[in-house]
Amino acid sequence: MPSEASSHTEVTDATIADNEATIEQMKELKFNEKNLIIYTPPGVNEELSARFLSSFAFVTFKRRSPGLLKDLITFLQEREPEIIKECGDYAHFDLKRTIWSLELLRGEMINNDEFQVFRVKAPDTESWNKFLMNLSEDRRQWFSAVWMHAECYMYRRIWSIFQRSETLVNYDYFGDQKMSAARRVTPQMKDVLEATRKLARSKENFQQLLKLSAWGNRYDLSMTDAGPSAKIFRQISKYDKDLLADQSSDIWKDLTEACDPVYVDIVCDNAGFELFADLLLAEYIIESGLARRVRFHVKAIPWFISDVTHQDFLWLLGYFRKHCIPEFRAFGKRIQGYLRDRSFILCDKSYFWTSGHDCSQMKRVQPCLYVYISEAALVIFKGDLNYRKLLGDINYISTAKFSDCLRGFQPTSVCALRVIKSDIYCGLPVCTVDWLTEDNPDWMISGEKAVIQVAIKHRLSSDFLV
Ligand SMILES: O=P(O)(O)OC[C@@]1(O)O[C@H](CO)[C@@H](O)[C@@H]1O
Repeated sequence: MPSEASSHTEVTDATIADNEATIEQMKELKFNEKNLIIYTPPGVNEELSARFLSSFAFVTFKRRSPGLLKDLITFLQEREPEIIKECGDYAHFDLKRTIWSLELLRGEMINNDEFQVFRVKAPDTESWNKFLMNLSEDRRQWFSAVWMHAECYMYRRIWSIFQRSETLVNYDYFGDQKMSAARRVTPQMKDVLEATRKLARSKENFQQLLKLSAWGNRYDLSMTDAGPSAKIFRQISKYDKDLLADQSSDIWKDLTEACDPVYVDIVCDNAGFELFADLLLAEYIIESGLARRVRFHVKAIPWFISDVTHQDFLWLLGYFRKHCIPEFRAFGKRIQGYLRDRSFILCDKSYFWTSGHDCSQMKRVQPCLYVYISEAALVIFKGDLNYRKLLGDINYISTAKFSDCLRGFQPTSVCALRVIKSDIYCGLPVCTVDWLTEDNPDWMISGEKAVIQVAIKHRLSSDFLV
C-alpha cells in the first residue's frame, strides 16, 4: 500500500502531465486556427499541402522536418573535429554560423513564416527566386504551400546555408549517412550480385530486375535506416502481392519494339542499395541488347538526405572497384567500362531535378532537358518524390489513368518505379485505397506497397523530339 506522501506525489505527477498535455493541445489548436489549417482532407485534384491537418505533409512540417533539421544540427556539432580536418580550421567559425542559420530555418518552419528569396549566388538562384515570386501570396508559407514546393524549398535552403561559407561550400552534409548506408548493405548487395549473374535475355528476367529496382526504392534515409533482406532478388516474386500496379510486361514490349538507337534514361533517386539495383538493371539492359545506352540523371546538390549526387555515383563505383570481394571489383570494372565506352552516361548537372517545378513545367523552364530526354525510348523515374513531381503533387482520384496525370509531360515513354511513401496515387484498381486504408490508415507511408507504371509514347524513328 503506497504511503500517503507517495500516492500524493503520484497524483501530482499525473496532474502535471495532464496539464502539460492540455497546454500542448491548446497550443496546437491556436496554431491551427491562426494558420487556417483545414480539418477535412484535400479534395480531388487539389494539391497536397500541410494546410490539411490529416495529410502527411502536415506531419512532415510539424514533426519530421523540424526533427531532420535538429538531427542535422546535432550531426554538425558532433562531427566538428572531422569536418575541420576535411574542410580546414576556419570551418570552426563557418560551422557556428551554419548551425545558427539552420536553427533560424527551423524556427521559420515552426512559425509558418513566409518563404524567403535566395541571396547566395548559385547557378539556380535566379530560377529558384523566379519560382518563389511566381507563387501566389497564399501559397508561400510552409503550412499553405504545395507540399512539394515547400519540401524542395527546405532542402534548397539548407544547401544555400552551406553555400554561404567558404570552407563548407563543397561539403555534403548527408554524405556520411549515404556512405554508411551503402556499407551496411554490402552483404545484401553481394548476394544480389551473385544471384543476377549471366541472366539470359528474357521478359521474365527483365521484369525481375525492374522489380528489384522498384523495391530498391524502399531504402531511403528520410524514411528508414533498415536495409533489404539478402534474399530480396531470389524472392522478388514474393513481393508481387504488394505491387498495386505492375505494367512491367508493357515496358518490356515497348522497349523491344523501340527504334534504334535505343537509349534508356534513369532519373535516379536514392544512393546505396537503390543505386546498386539501378546499375544492375542498366547492366542487364546493355548486356541483353535491349538498349545501346543508359543515361543516369542524378542530383546537383545534396537532396532529401539519400538522393544520389555525382559524388555518390562515383563513390559507389570506387567502393566496388577497391573492394576486397572479387565479385564487387569485377562489377565495378564492368561499370567503369560502360562509362568509358559510353554505354553508360552520367548526365551533366541539371538543376531542374532540385527545383520546385514539377515535370509538366520542364518543357517551359528547361526545354533542353526535355529535348534530351526525348531522345530516349524510355525514361524511368525512380522513387516517391519523382512520382510526386510527375503528378505535380495533385490529389488525383486513385483510379485516374497514369498517362492523364502527367498533364502533357510525355517526352517519350514515361515509366515510374515507386514505393508508395506518401498520400498520392493514380492508376490503381477501384477500391484499392479504401480497402488498404481500412486495413491500416498509414499504409501509404509504410513503404509496403509499390507500383510499376508506364505511359507509352509510340514513336516512329522520324518523330519530332518535342
Ligand atoms: O523519393 P523517395 O526517396 O522515394 O522518397 C522521398 C520521401 O521520403 O520524401 C517525402 C516525404 O518527406 C516523400 O515523397 C517520401 O516519403
